[in-house]
Amino acid sequence: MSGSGNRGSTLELQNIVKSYARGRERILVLNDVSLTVRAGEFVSLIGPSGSGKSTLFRMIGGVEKPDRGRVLVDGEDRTGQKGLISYMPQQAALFPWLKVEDNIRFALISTGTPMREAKAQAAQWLERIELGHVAKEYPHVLSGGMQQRVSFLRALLMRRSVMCLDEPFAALDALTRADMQRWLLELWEADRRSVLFVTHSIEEALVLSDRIYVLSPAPATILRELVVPFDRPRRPDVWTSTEFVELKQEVLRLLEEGKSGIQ
Ligand SMILES: Nc1ncnc2c1ncn2[C@@H]1O[C@H](COP(=O)(O)OP(=O)(O)OP(=O)(O)O)[C@@H](O)[C@H]1O
Repeated sequence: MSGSGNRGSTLELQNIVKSYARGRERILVLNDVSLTVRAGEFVSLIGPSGSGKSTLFRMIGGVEKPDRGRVLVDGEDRTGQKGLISYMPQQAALFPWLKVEDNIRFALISTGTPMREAKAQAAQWLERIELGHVAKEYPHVLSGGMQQRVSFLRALLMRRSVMCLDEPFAALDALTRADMQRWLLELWEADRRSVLFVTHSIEEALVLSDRIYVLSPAPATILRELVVPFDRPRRPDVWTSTEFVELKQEVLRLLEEGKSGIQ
């Protein structure tokens, strides 16, 4: 079966500034953040806890507006507009009252696939991600890893310009997490959608991404943009190479320097 047929769009964040009121004060959370995800690119955002990554996703998703700055999709100003991205949160957000196959059908129908076709396509996709055997189960019966696979598939099939994945594997154990990374890479490499991926794991960012943005602690600024030079498809043992270890150390150093305010 072919991919979902949409390689995605270019997302640009230009000089995003966001602050919140806390009591009488205003707390600056995002301080002039600019980044780009090109069509078909996998970009990770890595930063300390509380640095403003989820806030940035709310700006991209149009749920909130920045104080300053713009969100562009394929060069058009879409600041404050909803419905541009598909969003996959840390915990799978599936409809608990719908069977797994209906969760997938719902995503297909909501993006215009006719009902009859959606049924067949949902079945095909679930086979492709090796979950055909749980198609008729309700989500709570599935393991955490399985639920995240269904959740990712749903985000993929929403056919939005950009997929934003917010620490999707954080709640999984180390083995399941490594399996999920391999699985995600395989599926993504066949389909090449534009992805913005938030993670706390440097290894995860290096294994998956074309580029990585390192964020400072709040108020967040981009400390560095790194190009990940490994060929695609990524080799499963990519993390054993000297280059990988060196890049990991560089990101660690940046995060450490960010913490102590050295830039
Ligand atoms: N609506 C809001 N009102 C006030 N402060 C907020 C609001 N939303 C976020 N903040 C503050 O902005 C900062 C960044 O929060 P955010 O959740 O974006 O960080 P994060 O990088 O996603 O954190 P984590 O990695 O722990 O999930 C925090 O200090 C938080 O308290």
